[in-house]
Formats: sequence, structure tokens, C-alpha cells
Amino acid sequence: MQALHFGAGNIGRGFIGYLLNKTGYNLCFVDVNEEIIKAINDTNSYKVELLDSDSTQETVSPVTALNSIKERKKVIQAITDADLITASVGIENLEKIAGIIFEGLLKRLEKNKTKLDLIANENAVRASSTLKKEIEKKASKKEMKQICKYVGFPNSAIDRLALSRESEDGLVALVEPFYEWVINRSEMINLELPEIEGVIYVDDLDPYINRKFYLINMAHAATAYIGFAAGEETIQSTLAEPEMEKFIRRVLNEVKKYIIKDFDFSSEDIESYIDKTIKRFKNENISDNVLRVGRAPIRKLSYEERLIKPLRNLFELDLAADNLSIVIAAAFLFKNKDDQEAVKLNKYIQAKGIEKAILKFTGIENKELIDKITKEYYKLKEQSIKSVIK
Ligand SMILES: NC(=O)C1=CN([C@@H]2O[C@H](COP(=O)(O)OP(=O)(O)OC[C@H]3O[C@@H](n4cnc5c(N)ncnc54)[C@H](O)[C@@H]3O)[C@@H](O)[C@H]2O)C=CC1
Ligand SMILES: O=P(O)(O)OC[C@H]1O[C@](O)(CO)[C@@H](O)[C@@H]1O
Repeated sequence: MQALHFGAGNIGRGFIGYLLNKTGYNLCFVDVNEEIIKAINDTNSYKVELLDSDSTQETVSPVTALNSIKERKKVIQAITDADLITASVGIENLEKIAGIIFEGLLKRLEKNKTKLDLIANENAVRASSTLKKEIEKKASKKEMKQICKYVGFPNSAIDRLALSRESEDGLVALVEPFYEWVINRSEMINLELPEIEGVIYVDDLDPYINRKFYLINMAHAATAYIGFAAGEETIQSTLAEPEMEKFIRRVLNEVKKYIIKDFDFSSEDIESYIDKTIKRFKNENISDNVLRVGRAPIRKLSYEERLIKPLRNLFELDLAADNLSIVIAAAFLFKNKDDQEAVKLNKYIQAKGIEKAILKFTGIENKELIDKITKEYYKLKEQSIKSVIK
């Protein structure tokens, strides 16, 4: 069995590639980072280290890697031969891989009319559907009809903290022991392959992806923005402060109300999910920089994303979101000169002011909500974070 995975980053190597290899796939990565590609091809392997107290290491082998720019033809050939295609390149990069995948699928349909699933595993709701839409933009109606006959785009939810560390053995993928990869079986087109080891197959992904994205990813981003405002370097040092942990729990307790309402989870289930989440974030074997977790604030502040959608939903339900509003204000104060989105956001605020920035980047038009975030923004500028969150 051949699997082709786009994105040999933290999640690609530490999570998706790791499980595909365990399932027995011959795995080939596609990336644009020549250093990672070379490192994988030099040894046809890479290392994964568990973020547990023993730092357990495993070698994933055999694997190969291709460069999607320099080795376009080989990638297209690999698409025609693959039994499964997966991706984790970042939601913003799906449009960039859509072209080569489209070309590969057309070539595949000429000679290989077997069914194929294509799964985009990103921190987003319905990432595979997004990839499908990007491919659709490039295809004629007839081509897309043909693609849809043979290619499925099942959506998924992925949950595992994955980092990397340079070592004498090259780039080691660091992953927490916990993981959850949920795939919507009802959207799959090829049900003949063996199940991927460790994957949970469901017919309704909505509860899983919503719980994961709007609780875990929301709270992780919230900790990063609040931690940054407090001058903390890591998620772990931020949550080591009892007031900070209490605050993040208050934010989670606001958001959980609509998750329970919309997705039929019991209050007890969500409470233990929250406890587990905080415990995972505090894992003392990880040192996770707030700049990494808070990365790409423009994406994270957009209309359907982890911070803004919960705020809109709580507002519509007439439920309090005072703590979440502070988090959103803090996200507008996030700075990192190496993060293009943070730089762009800050420049915009300087030029046009916070109110216009809220309107532009969050898409929120409701005056009451804009005023609320604006008020918290100025409070955070004038007072210490600890006095704002107390
Ligand atoms: N790191 C984590 O703990 C988690 C990450 N995620 C999600 O997984 C996805 C990947 O995240 P990470 O692995 O952390 O990011 P990463 O930055 O470590 O890896 C992304 C990889 O995609 C490659 N890439 C970018 N554009 C490409 C293109 N056009 N063609 C081929 N390769 C391309 C990059 O070179 C990089 O190697 C993101 O959507 C993220 O939100 C989800 C859960 C946990
Ligand atoms: O690209 P994003 O959305 O920041 O995703 C990566 C983040 O998702 C998480 O899995 C959970 O929040 C983090 O480990 C990681 O910082």
C-alpha cells in the first residue's frame, strides 16, 4: 500500500506519517522544505520521540520524500500510484497544493480508475472539503464530475501536540503520548483499505471537530495570547501561574455552554475533557513557546475560527463571554516580528485603529461586540494582564 502525505512537518512526521507507517503503508512525503526532504531521504527514516518522562524514541522507516517544486513530475506520478493521500500543510497552504494534486488526479484518471480518498488534516472545520473546493477552482465541470466519481474527500479531526527538535540524528519529531485522529467514514469513497491504526472512524464528525477546535484549539491560542501579554515565554510557564490557569478555565467554561447545547455532550463529559486538556497543556515534558502556539493571529481571529465563532455563538444565545472577549483583545496585542500575520495586524491597527481592525479581521459587525473587545483592548494596554483577568 502506498501513501502520499503532503507536509513533512511536526504533524506530518510525528502523527499522520507515524500511524500510516504503523498500518503498513509505504510512505512518501511531499514538501517544499529541502532540508527536511534531504534528511528523510538520507536515511529513509526519521525519529519520533514521545514527550513522556522516558523520552521514548521510535524510528519510522521506510520513508521517502519528494520536493513538490523541483520534482513535480515524480509527485504527479506518485499521485497516480497512491492508495491514500493525506495532507497537513496548514489550512492556508491547501490552495498551494491543490494545483499539483489536480494535475496528478487528472493523470491518474487516464490510467488508474481506482477509488482514492484524500484527507486534509488541519486545525480547521472541514479541511478536506476546503481542499476539494480549491481543486474545483482549477477544474472544468466535466473534470470535477470525473474526479468526484473516483475521489473522496473525507473530513477529519486531529489532536496531538507535535513539535520538533534538532539533534545529532537530524530533526526529531516530538509528540505527546495522547492522540486522537477521527475520520468521517461516511465521506470515504474507498472502504477496501485496512483501517488506519489508532484512527476513530465515525459517521458524524461535527461533535468531534467542534469540541476539539472550539475548546482545545481555542484554549491553547487563548493561553498563548494571555501568556504573551503577561511576558511569559511558554504555555507551561503561563499555566503554572494559578490566576492564569483559573482564567483559562473560565474562558473554557464560557465556551463549553454552547458546545454542550449544540452537540449533545453531557456537562460531565465536557468537564472531564476540559480537565484533560489543561493537563495536556501543562505537560512538564513539553516547553511550548507562546509565539508558536499564537502563530498566525489573523487566521485565528477570522470569522469561523476558534476565537470568533464561539464569541458570536455565545452572543446569539445571550450567554456571557466576558473572559473570551479579553482573550480576543489580547490576540490583537500579540506581536512577533517573525510572524507575517502578527506584523500585518499590528501595522493595520497602528494605521487605522483597533475598531476598524476588529471589523476587518474578525468580520464581526455587531457594535456591542466590537465595543466590548475595544474596551478590553484599551484596558490591556493600560493595565497589567493580571489586574484585567482577576
Ligand atoms: N503541531 C501541532 O501540535 C498541531 C498542528 N495541527 C495542524 O496541522 C497542520 C500542520 O501543522 P504543523 O505540522 O505543526 O506545521 P509545520 O509547519 O511543522 O508543517 C507544515 C509542513 O508543510 C510544508 N508545506 C507548506 N506548504 C507546502 C506546500 N505548498 N507543499 C508541500 N508542503 C508544504 C512545510 O514545509 C512544513 O514542513 C496545521 O494545519 C496545524 O494547524 C493540528 C494539531 C496539532
Ligand atoms: O496552526 P495552528 O492552528 O496554530 O495549530 C497548531 C496548534 O494546534 C494545537 O494542536 C492545539 O492547539 C497546538 O499544538 C498547536 O500549537
